[in-house]
Amino acid sequence: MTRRVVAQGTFDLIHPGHVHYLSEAAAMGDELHVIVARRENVTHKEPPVLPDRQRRDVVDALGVVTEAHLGHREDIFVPIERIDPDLIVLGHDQHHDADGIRDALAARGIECEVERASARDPRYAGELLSTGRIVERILDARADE
Ligand SMILES: Cc1cc2nc3c(=O)[nH]c(=O)nc-3n(C[C@H](O)[C@H](O)[C@H](O)COP(=O)(O)O)c2cc1C
Ligand SMILES: Nc1ncnc2c1ncn2[C@@H]1O[C@H](COP(=O)(O)OP(=O)(O)OP(=O)(O)O)[C@@H](O)[C@H]1O
Repeated sequence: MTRRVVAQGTFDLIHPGHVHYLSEAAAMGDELHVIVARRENVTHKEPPVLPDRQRRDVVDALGVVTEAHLGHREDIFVPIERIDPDLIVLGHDQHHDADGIRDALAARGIECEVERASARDPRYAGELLSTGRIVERILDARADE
């Protein structure tokens, strides 16, 4: 039987940290579906620079990704019900609480495991594994010109 895995995030300005997370999630099953957060739902940090569809299309083009889906505007469990995954992999630093998600899945009668991915640290000087820090570096570099 096909084991479907879901990963999710904002994915503005793709970097090797994203590639690490998505590769690890893909290796946990046969199909990797990625839910790309809607701009209006990214409330815990600066909003993404790039539009929803552009972020979805770039993630969708990655070799480890079976399909990227734009998230629902109001209810994050609507895409989950449609994709019907066997496993949801949370990012290493995502603010979502794994037990809270397990409870919400159980309340909706969705049978699905929840695990957390590992972090990937920089491997050489200057490598940036954070969209927020890439934006900061651009702003600093431009301000110095
Ligand atoms: C199980 C799960 C399902 C999600 N589904 C949606 C969704 O349907 N729509 C959406 O806009 N965001 C969705 N999200 C993404 C969250 O909104 C997202 O974690 C956050 O806004 C982006 O933050 P991050 O890039 O720091 O992880 C989902 C997150 C989780 C954990
Ligand atoms: N260095 C990394 N190692 C492993 N996973 C990562 C890394 N960077 C990001 N991710 C994961 O990729 C997913 C999407 O990340 P997100 O779009 O929030 O990017 P980000 O670069 O972490 O953002 P920001 O630094 O602006 O908060 C999240 O689940 C996050 O945990």
